[in-house]
Amino acid sequence: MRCVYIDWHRRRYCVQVQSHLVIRSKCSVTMFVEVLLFIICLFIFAYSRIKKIHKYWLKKNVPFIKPKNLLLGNTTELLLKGLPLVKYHETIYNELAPHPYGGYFHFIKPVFIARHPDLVKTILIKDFQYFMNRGSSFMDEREPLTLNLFNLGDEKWRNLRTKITPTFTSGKIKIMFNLMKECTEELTNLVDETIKTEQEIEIKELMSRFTTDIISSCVFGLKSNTLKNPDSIFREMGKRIFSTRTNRVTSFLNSIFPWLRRLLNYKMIDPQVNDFFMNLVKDTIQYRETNKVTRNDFLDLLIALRNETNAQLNDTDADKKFEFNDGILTAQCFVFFVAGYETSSGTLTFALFELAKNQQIQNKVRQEIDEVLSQFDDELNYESVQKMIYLDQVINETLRLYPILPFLVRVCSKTYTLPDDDVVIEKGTRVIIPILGLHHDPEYYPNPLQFNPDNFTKEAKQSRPNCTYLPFGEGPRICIGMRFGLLQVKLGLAMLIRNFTFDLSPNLKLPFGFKKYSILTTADEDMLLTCKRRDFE
Ligand code: HEM
Repeated sequence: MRCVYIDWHRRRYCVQVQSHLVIRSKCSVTMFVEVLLFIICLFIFAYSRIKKIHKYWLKKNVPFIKPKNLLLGNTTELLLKGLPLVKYHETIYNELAPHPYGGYFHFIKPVFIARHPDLVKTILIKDFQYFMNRGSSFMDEREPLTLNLFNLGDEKWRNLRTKITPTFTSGKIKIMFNLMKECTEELTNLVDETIKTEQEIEIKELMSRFTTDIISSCVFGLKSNTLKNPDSIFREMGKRIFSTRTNRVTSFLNSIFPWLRRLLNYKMIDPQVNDFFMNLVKDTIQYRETNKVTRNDFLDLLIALRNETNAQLNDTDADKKFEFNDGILTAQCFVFFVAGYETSSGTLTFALFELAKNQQIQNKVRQEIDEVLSQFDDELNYESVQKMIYLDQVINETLRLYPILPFLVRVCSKTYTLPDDDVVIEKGTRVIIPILGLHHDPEYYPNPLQFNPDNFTKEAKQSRPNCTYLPFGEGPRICIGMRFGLLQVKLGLAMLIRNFTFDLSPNLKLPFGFKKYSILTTADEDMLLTCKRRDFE
């Protein structure tokens, strides 16, 4: 009986298990079908959404480049065919000719691009209030260093820009001239030393070390000694900031999924870079305040500005919206360092390359430098550098051929109707000003790929429309460090061309390309030049 019961119990149990399994397997099939259907629906929904987005410019009657890939939009050349980022907008500019403006798709985002110089002028200057911001996705409230002049927008930017502008007057920059000159003399000594033993010089790295020294001295009042020591901590930080791997990941995440970057807590700034600059500025301020040290550099000017602004805040409460605390101060020092050294070293590198390639032009610049210096007792000072007009033309032409920032970004902050047109640019649309496209357009520069400083004689400049030369941007958001940057480039070139002659090294690989994912125009090859001391006898 017991056995029967057990058997019966077992059978019942087996039947139960079997039927449970059947039910379960039926369940999982149904679930699988449901999930599959759900995924298919999701795909169909996403596909039709993206297809609808692809009609965005068509509906607005804006000429546009058809997206070549459903998800990548017009970025296929960039991501799949090796087009360097700096050339991306130039390609779009050329494809959209002869239209004054057009549209394209950055992944699945519709982007507006202004081609005609009149429209560029309207966006950057005349109707600036609609296009005040860069819409910088590089800004993150949790990272104080990102709250800098380049990234900030709206009233915060306006307030800060008004406060900081007096820091960059010619008078203040003139005071920093001697700090710059010290570094330039060290550069000359280093080149002298190097050519005793080396056949050629890699000019890109050398120029980065030179401008790192200048910027560290003029911003933080510190000798970074990067010319003497290529592994200095400032150079290491500079390299980390522009590390293309970090930039690639953050730029990619930011350009399509800024929320994902935040969610993953992916930092905009390398934590080591962050800690280095935060501590550096904190300690330097403390040292200066304790020891009553002044140095007439940017840090001094920013400390004075902080004290003045905060005193006003206490006295009148009128400026409550804007508190200039140490975090804000450090963020500005940081952006001066970032924006100041790689831009100028790039300009110096391309200028030296073109001068080495074009010996006639090099001789002409040298002749001018000699003539001007003979009027100033052979002294390279602030006044003598200002008199070097042809050198100016050489630098302008370098920045035309190789604008270090090859495009500008603005974001439309209020719905805007194009002048003399019924095209509406919606709030939030990203607007591109393709600097490289304009600089290489034969309509404005005949033989655009040829290095020709005569493109910048007074007459040549007057013959071109406004906004066809934009290496520093234009309008209220124009580069605040333009005078400073130009001065350090001019001083460095004057000193080098005066004392040395430059030639292309036989080991230089030509033609060179540009670093693939860099947002700054940077050659992807070593810039090898041969260099000889000039004989003054
Ligand atoms: C050859 C050297 C330089 C070049 C080619 C250059 C280029 C530029 C460009 C194209 C912009 C964007 C302008 C716009 O959107 O309209 C910019 C902005 C800026 N630059 Fe420079 N720059 C140079 C040197 C410097 C230096 C030396 C500093 C600081 C010491 C500096 C600080 C800045 C800052 C803070 C901004 C943001 C301005 C704002 O949004 O209000 N730059 N620069």
